[in-house]
Amino acid sequence: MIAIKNILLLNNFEEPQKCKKSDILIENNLITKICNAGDLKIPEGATIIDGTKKAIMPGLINTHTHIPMTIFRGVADDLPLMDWLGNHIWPLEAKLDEEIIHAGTMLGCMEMIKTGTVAFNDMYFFTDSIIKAVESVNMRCTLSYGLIDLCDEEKRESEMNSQKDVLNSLEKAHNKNELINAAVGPHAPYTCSAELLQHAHDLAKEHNVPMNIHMNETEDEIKQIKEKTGLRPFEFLNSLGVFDDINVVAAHCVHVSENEMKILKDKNIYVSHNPLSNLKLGSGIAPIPTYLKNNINVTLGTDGCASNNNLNLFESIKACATIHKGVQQDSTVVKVSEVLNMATKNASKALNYNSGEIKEGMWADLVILDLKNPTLIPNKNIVSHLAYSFNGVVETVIINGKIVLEDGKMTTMDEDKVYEKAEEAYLNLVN
Ligand SMILES: C[C@H]1O[C@@H](n2cnc3c(O)ncnc32)[C@H](O)[C@@H]1O
Ligand SMILES: [Zn+2]
Repeated sequence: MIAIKNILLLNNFEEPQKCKKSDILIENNLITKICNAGDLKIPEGATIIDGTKKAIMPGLINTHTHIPMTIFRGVADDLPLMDWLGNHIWPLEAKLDEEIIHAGTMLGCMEMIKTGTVAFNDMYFFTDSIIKAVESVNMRCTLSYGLIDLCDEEKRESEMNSQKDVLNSLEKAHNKNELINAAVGPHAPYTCSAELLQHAHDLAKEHNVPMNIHMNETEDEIKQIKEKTGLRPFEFLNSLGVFDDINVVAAHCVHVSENEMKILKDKNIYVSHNPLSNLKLGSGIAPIPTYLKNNINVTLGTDGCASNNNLNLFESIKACATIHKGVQQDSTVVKVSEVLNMATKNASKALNYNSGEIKEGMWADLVILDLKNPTLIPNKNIVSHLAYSFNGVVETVIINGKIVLEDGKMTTMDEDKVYEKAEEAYLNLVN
């Protein structure tokens, strides 16, 4: 049980003036009571957190990551997507092993938690090793295996077998630990055959899990799919039934036609906007104001550490809140509340979570900020600071009712050991 006393509750991004000092009770993994500051009767045995000069917000949810890629930080800068992937990243990924993946995941979880992220939606390889790391950290995640067959029949068969094993592992892990959730992850229309995409869809539907896929990241890939099928990527996948009756998290969606926009809306697809990765790889800028105008669900992601190069979602929040104003030459588009909702409650909906807001009955996935932080002063307009000025350094993080970061220190890992293992893993990868 955790009782948080006298804390500024950032639970209303639309009406920040209504955010007020409150007491909060957490029992097991849930927020069970929220009341005016001073009104909470503290149950015996509760861990008490004094919230004076502190604020509490819903933990951030990163809807597009490749978490073990923290080990790739800085290895292939300043390249366009296809060159970056084909000539640099994939050759290195051929050298991955369980230890590198474990080390990268531990480092990624630490970075995310220390910058206020409580959950992430991932696509990668060596899923068992990721599960092992995430379980030890006590972080919430939705994991998918990145399916790629490059239209090769033999590869397709082996990918389908791997996918079956991974889903089994994930379901077993979920039964043991509710923080681990499964998804299916066909990598992209340009790396998956129609058969593999349909197979992934059928599995997602059968197992009632989301699909995680890269869509319309660059003009080049769209041209490729158009030449092959006569259709744009969203049109092609829609014709295959890939978006039917499942939750789809489509990463990037940078270049989308009007007809594709209609598919996004009709099929209730969740966009994972990754502004910093799109800028760094020179892919373009997604039409977020148009998505918002059309009531398309937008969430936020960082992408992996070879294209961002960090996992600090507050940086993506600021990028999202500013870039589109510049592109449109209109400072009224993408408002603070809209972008903060993308990183919290919209993401929660996309992944079928019970978090992203601070309400009684919701999961206790919460972040406490020390208001004695230069980027949060003056201590007025804190909700605005979250979008425009905060450096992302958080004080305490609670995931599923458990304190995983306390006064800036991880409680679930030996930080020095994680740094050491990550350095070792990097050398094994590049040498
Ligand atoms: C899972 C695979 O996805 C690769 N990847 C990482 N970032 C991107 C991106 O922005 N677009 C396409 N593919 C990406 C990763 O290296 C794995 O191979
Ligand atoms: Zn990606």
